[in-house]
Amino acid sequence: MELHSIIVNATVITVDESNRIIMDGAVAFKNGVITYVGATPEELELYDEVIDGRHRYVLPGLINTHGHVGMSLLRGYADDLPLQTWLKEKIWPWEARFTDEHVRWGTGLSLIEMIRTGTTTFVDMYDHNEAIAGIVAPSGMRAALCCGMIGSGDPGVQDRKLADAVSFAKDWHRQANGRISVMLAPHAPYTCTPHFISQIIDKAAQLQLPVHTHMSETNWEVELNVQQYGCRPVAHLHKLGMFERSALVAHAVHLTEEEIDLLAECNVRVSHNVVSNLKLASGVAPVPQMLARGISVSLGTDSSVSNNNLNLFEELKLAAIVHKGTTYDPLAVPAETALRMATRNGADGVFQSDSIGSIEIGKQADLIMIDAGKANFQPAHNPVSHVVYAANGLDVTDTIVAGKFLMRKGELMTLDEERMIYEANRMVRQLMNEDRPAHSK
Ligand SMILES: CSC[C@H]1O[C@@H](n2cnc3c(O)ncnc32)[C@H](O)[C@@H]1O
Ligand SMILES: [Zn+2]
Repeated sequence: MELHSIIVNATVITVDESNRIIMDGAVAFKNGVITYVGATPEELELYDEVIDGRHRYVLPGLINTHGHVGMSLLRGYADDLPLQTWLKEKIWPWEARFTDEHVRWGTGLSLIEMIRTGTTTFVDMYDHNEAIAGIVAPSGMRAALCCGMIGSGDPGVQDRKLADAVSFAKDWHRQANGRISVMLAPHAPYTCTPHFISQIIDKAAQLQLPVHTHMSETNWEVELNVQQYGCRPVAHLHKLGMFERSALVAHAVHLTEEEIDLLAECNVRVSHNVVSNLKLASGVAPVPQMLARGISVSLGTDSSVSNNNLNLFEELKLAAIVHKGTTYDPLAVPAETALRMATRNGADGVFQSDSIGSIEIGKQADLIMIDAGKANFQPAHNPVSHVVYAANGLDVTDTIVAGKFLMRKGELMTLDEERMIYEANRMVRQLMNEDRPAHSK
């Protein structure tokens, strides 16, 4: 039986139906689940542990709905390039050499960054998923992991990749006390044959798993899809049955009005990766239009090679401001909406909206605490404004998943930061000292 804990005298930002802010508020949790949200009670004897929340904002943990945690070893290695050159000339040649060990330590770096900046749940698409799950489980984070499947040639390779993804799903779906779930993920319409995508979708239906993919990220992709298949990526994936599954698509930058209608009709979730899309010069997704049609748009960082960090507070601010700039409408994405995208909509994106994404009784105790006493939060006019426009992620003091502290008062509780940094740098030295792949010489 775990402690019954309560955070008291905090500013609680619930992001529930009524978007309540409770001044001098409290949140209690036991066995990983929230048991109380409201004013700080006078009687605290009921609780085993009373946590001082003075000068703290308490929020639901942030949810990062698209990334590639194993890629952190390549941070800073490939900047200022468009997506296709970036992938083909820089990223894929190195990834081809990655072993489980490289991915394990790259993942370690990523998890530390996310925990330190208040992310409690993330969606990831990569290779070497056993190594990823093997470190996510003890880290205490919540994750939806996908084996990213690329298959445009040899059917034998496609069969092997799908078999590996299915075996990973069988081993890891709903594991680590339910913190790890699995989705099936064709990488993108331009890297998978239609037949392979159909096979993946059929398998997802059979195993009752959601699907995840990159979609309509660049103009190049849309034009290629039209040339190859006579339709744009949205129609292509729709015809292949992808949207009959629970589907989360990353990017959705290049969309027509009709495509937005179709995504809304099919209840497709969208992960908005604003920093990555800007850095790779892919464009700006039509987020206000998607939100207006009721699409659940959440936030993703993509990898720390196209971002170049995993600090979701940067996405939060940029998602709130970039669309004001492109539409000349200051209400295009209001602060409350951006916060909802980073929390409740994120919970939709990982298909767990009943259990995470807000601070409500019965939901998982996935919480973060922010030091509201810092200069950048003064004066205290509006906590939501401060979290969206003034926070920088490094103000997070505590990160809690399922009632367990992964970071407490700035100290990491589950991962050895020094070791992760050492091992990640050792991996990179080892990779770079071997012969470089032909493309990157
Ligand atoms: C096969 S595992 C996933 C695969 O995706 C690559 N990737 C990383 N960022 C992006 C992006 O923005 N668009 C498309 N593909 C991306 C990553 O390098 C892995 O190879
Ligand atoms: Zn991606």
